[in-house]
Amino acid sequence: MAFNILISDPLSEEGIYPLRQAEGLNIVIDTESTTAELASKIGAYDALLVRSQTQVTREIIEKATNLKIIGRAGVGVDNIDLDAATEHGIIVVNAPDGNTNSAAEHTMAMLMALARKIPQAFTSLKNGQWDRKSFIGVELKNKTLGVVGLGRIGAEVAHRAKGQRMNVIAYDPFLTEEKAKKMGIDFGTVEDVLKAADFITVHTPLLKETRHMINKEAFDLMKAGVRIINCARGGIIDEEALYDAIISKKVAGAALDVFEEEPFVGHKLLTLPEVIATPHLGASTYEAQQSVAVDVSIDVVNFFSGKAVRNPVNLPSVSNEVLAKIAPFFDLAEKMGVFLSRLQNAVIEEINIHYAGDLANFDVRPLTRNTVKGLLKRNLGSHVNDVNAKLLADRFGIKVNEHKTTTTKGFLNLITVEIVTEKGARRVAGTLLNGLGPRIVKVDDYVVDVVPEGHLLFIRHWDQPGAIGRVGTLLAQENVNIATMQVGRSASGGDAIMMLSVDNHVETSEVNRLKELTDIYDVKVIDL
Ligand SMILES: NC(=O)C1=CN([C@@H]2O[C@H](COP(=O)(O)OP(=O)(O)OC[C@H]3O[C@@H](n4cnc5c(N)ncnc54)[C@H](O)[C@@H]3O)[C@@H](O)[C@H]2O)C=CC1
Ligand SMILES: O=C(O)C(=O)COP(=O)(O)O
Repeated sequence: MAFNILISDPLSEEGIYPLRQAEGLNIVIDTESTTAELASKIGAYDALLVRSQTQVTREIIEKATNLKIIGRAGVGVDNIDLDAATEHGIIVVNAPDGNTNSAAEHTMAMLMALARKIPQAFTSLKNGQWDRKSFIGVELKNKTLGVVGLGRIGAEVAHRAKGQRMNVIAYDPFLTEEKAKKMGIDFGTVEDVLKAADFITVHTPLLKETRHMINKEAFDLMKAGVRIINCARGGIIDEEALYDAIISKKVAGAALDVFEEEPFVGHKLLTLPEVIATPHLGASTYEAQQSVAVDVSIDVVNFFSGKAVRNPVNLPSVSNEVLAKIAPFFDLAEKMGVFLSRLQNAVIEEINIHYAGDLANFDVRPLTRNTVKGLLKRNLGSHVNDVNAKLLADRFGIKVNEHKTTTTKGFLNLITVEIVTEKGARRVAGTLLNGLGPRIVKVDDYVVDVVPEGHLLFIRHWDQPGAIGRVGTLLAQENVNIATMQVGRSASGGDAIMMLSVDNHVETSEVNRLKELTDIYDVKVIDL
């Protein structure tokens, strides 16, 4: 099968080598289209690869009827409508590590250029002036650098700043005092950082919580003469408030690589001599571009060859070690979901998934999603996939609960899925038998041993002589061949089940005839 890949921002040609090498991928490079043009052609593509320039809006995603994956050759995904992608079951992958070093180096370059007014001095010299008075700078040594957002890039910047003999104070919601101590930096609240710093550099993503986090109130807390660096995202700093803070001399200078609206041309901030700027060049090195393009290309190839992607953005990422452990259960988890959805017609209110045994030691969220996908497939068909299964369950008001216990009776691992409906709860349990593959081992309270594949019939009846024979005879009359059959009962003469695997799909008319048989009160067809 062939897949069409559109690359809509400039990507390193060496970096997309994994795509060129893979079979069945048609690659189209079109970096000139406007958003409207992209919307008109996106329907033809299975994958879209971008950097920060292409705006992957909801409008584009709604037109992207064949799109399965969006690859962001870089870190920030604020140019992609993630909610819309998730709703449409489109996986988004990025390249979280490939440009860390380049972005950190660019931040240091901006910090030093800002401190020593290098761009301003260079421009003056280019204009024929030998002016040594106007460009007196400040030293970094013994100054305090405030880092807001100590993730990959923020941490690299902090290390480098210490090399410049700066004191570093950082705030990050995931930074602990112990971790800060180990890094040889100070730890504080955002306010502590803003108050203490001579230079402030932001390295958070652009999120609802970080939009304009450096605003008028934040500038008011800062030392007079503070210098600001933004090599993360435009919008983290309120540009109007920054302009005012420079005019009022509260801020002595700003170095900006990113802007609220890009391209950033003709803006009043660029008229201020205190402002130096680059046109979003943090990741623009040969090394970073090659690295991020390789990373997303490998994930796109992985995706189309049915392998797990390494850097999903709208799915929890799982380490290779965990993946190796849980991947064998993917199919079983989904099939148990399908199985249960066929067992019960009532509206599902709650899904409880119990992981028992060794599996309980691992991140099993991908298995939970597969189970939910299996359960919702009956009504939603191919609209539900790994990416949107949980979201759709939430939207339908279905609670999904994971339970874990490391102890299990008899099995090394056991997954039990329970659905709670207005008509009561139904349960199915499954495992992987060493060397024998997946098995369903329990349906409600009945112990069974069923290979979850092909065509199954689940029949409930009263435990009376002749019931099993009547089913066998009728299926024979209908030319339905029984491959395996198991029976179970609660008590002699009480509730009982038959679990049959048959060679072909059982038609509704045949099910109706089975239901008319004496002592048979429920028949469910389960095609796995
Ligand atoms: N200028 C450029 O060309 C480049 C810009 N970037 C941008 O740099 C930013 C950071 O990238 P990475 O370090 O790779 O990401 P990361 O995910 O490793 O780090 C982001 C950090 O921000 C922290 N954070 C989130 N909300 C926060 C808040 N309210 N206050 C303080 N910290 C908060 C997170 O806990 C995390 O530690 C992203 O916005 C990315 O788009 C990345 C590469 C190149
Ligand atoms: O990786 C990021 O978040 C960046 O901002 C880099 O953007 P770019 O790929 O250079 O357009």
